Amino acid sequence: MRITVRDLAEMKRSGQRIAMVTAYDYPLARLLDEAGIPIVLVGDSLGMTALGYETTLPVTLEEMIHHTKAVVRGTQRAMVVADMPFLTYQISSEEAVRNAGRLIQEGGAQAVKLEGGRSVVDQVRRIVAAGIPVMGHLGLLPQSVHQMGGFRVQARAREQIQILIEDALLLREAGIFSLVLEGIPAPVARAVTEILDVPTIGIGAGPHCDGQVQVIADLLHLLPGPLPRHARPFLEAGELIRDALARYAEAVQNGEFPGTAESFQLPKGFDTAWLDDLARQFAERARSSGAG
Ligand SMILES: Nc1nc(=O)c2c([nH]1)NC[C@@H]1CN(c3ccc(C(=O)N[C@@H](CCC(=O)O)C(=O)O)cc3)CN21
Ligand SMILES: CC(C)C(=O)C(=O)O
Ligand SMILES: [Mg+2]
Repeated sequence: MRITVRDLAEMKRSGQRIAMVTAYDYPLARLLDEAGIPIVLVGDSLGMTALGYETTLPVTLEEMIHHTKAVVRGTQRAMVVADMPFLTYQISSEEAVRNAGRLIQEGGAQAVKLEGGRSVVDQVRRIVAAGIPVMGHLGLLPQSVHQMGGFRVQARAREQIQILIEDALLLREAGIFSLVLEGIPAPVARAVTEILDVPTIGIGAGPHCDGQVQVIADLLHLLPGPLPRHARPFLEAGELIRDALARYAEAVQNGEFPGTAESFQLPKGFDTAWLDDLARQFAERARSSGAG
């Protein structure tokens, strides 16, 4: 049985912190599941970390479904949450329910996540009414990157803080089972965490949230270049992988790979002289036809 929304509520109640990590494919989903990560998020960050776009905006519902299927196949225990991509829930509640439903029905996710507060509460209510658990997402909203003028910390002034707390309560009234808080000051996240009766999951939101979420490429430092300030590399996988691949290239170049252990032999007693003779005949034929 997978982790359920009820298990997560119980974790908040008993003060057990919740670790969530993104995954976009089968091998990393398996590793996260085996490591005991209770929530795996198929984030639309896949656009930036797996597909090479500069923002999350180009990611489509079809792409999210495709990657969600792989992550679901790689997990047994974790709850799989799928991000609703840009433009799949903003237009109408009808579209929002249909698209959330596809992530559940075709993708196999157990819940969906979408960005925003008051502007999406009607959609949240309708998706929840269809029986689909919804995770909210407030603060730094990557799908609004152009409006925010970049990936900037939010809710630093009184008016913004008040709006964020109101939005958190509106989302909760609409039925969210959990809330991602991204890129906000730690004391603001602490206040929301105290006010809400469902788990908050922070990223760049300080240590007082009920859980934390990180992007897998940041946790493992897979991509070159600086990490966002909120991230900590728990492994230098990029370096390790680059070094391993350079050793492979070197081993191929100097003829050391493949060795005997990685090669296959003919059955014992096979007449190898026959094969040598066959090769000689074909080589001769190729020469005389002018193809060699
Ligand atoms: N690799 C990766 N990690 C993430 O956490 C992440 C993604 N991609 N893509 C989707 C969103 C976008 N996010 C981001 C991306 C960049 C910053 C960043 O560069 N922040 C600045 C601070 C901004 C400020 O000054 O307010 C930094 O220096 O870390 C933050 C969040 C979070 N998500
Ligand atoms: C950063 C997390 C919360 C996310 O939405 C994503 O990975 O897309
Ligand atoms: Mg996202």
